[in-house]
Amino acid sequence: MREPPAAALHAAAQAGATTPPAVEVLSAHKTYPNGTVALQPVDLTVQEGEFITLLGPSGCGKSTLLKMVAGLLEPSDGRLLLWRKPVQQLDEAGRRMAFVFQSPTLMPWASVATNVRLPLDLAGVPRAEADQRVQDALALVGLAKFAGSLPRNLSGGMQMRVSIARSLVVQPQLLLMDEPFGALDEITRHKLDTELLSLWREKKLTVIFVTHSIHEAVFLSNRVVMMAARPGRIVEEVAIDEPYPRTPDFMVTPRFAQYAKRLQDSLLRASRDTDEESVS
Ligand SMILES: Nc1ncnc2c1ncn2[C@@H]1O[C@H](COP(=O)(O)OP(=O)(O)OP(=O)(O)O)[C@@H](O)[C@H]1O
Repeated sequence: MREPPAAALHAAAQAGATTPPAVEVLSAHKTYPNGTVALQPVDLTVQEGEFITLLGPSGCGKSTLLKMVAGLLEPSDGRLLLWRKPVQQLDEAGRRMAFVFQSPTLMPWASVATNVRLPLDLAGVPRAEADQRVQDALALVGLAKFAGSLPRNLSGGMQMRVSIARSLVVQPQLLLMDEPFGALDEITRHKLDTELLSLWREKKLTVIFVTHSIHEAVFLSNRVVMMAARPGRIVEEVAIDEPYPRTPDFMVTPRFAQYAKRLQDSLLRASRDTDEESVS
């Protein structure tokens, strides 16, 4: 049973009735050429300025959904709208989005600044403007002093910050993040979660974030979208009705524990549904 997305309604009310949703997924589904039904028809609306998390067992279609929103994958049927326009019809400028993958995928031979400048070079942005934007993005992720460094001389967390700077340099309004901190240790991950929340608030971004971590989902999100697998589908939405800024103190409150328990139960149900589907 899906709950009314209270946080979405709240965000919409704050944004004003005239602001279109940032993302609308309308009965979109995906069957891969090999016949795998990765997603049943899915409906999802993300309001401008929302931070939502996709959570669910492995193979439930989180990445598939995110890539369809990004326009990197075509749905088999259904529609994906960004600010009310079909994603496939939007040019680079119209998309105003950036995608952050789990691996930072940096060019090892190039400096941090050159890595971050790459999307601007590809878009033909004049060098002076590009350099300024690179400097601003590196400052935002706390790496201003490392512009000339090579990726191999940075820690995993710093490399991920470079990847985030490279996504911010295009000045996105929508940030799509596929398990960006999944490979990092717990402390670094939490530090980056906190920094991401600051960026989200400062830049008024809309974020769709994929994770396997219940704690990360509760800490970050306005709303958690729970998915189940075989076939992938949305089974529940849980609003995390807690104020921001959220500090580490939030993680030791009874409220946090209640949200985590609720999501854990939901995830267990989603995993059980998945197992039952796969043996039927
Ligand atoms: N290119 C592809 N061709 C065929 N099947 C695919 C392809 N990509 C993904 N799948 C399948 O589609 C289903 C959904 O995959 P997807 O990667 O979207 O799930 P996920 O929830 O992101 O998984 P995980 O949590 O393990 O990253 C899985 O059964 C997967 O094996």
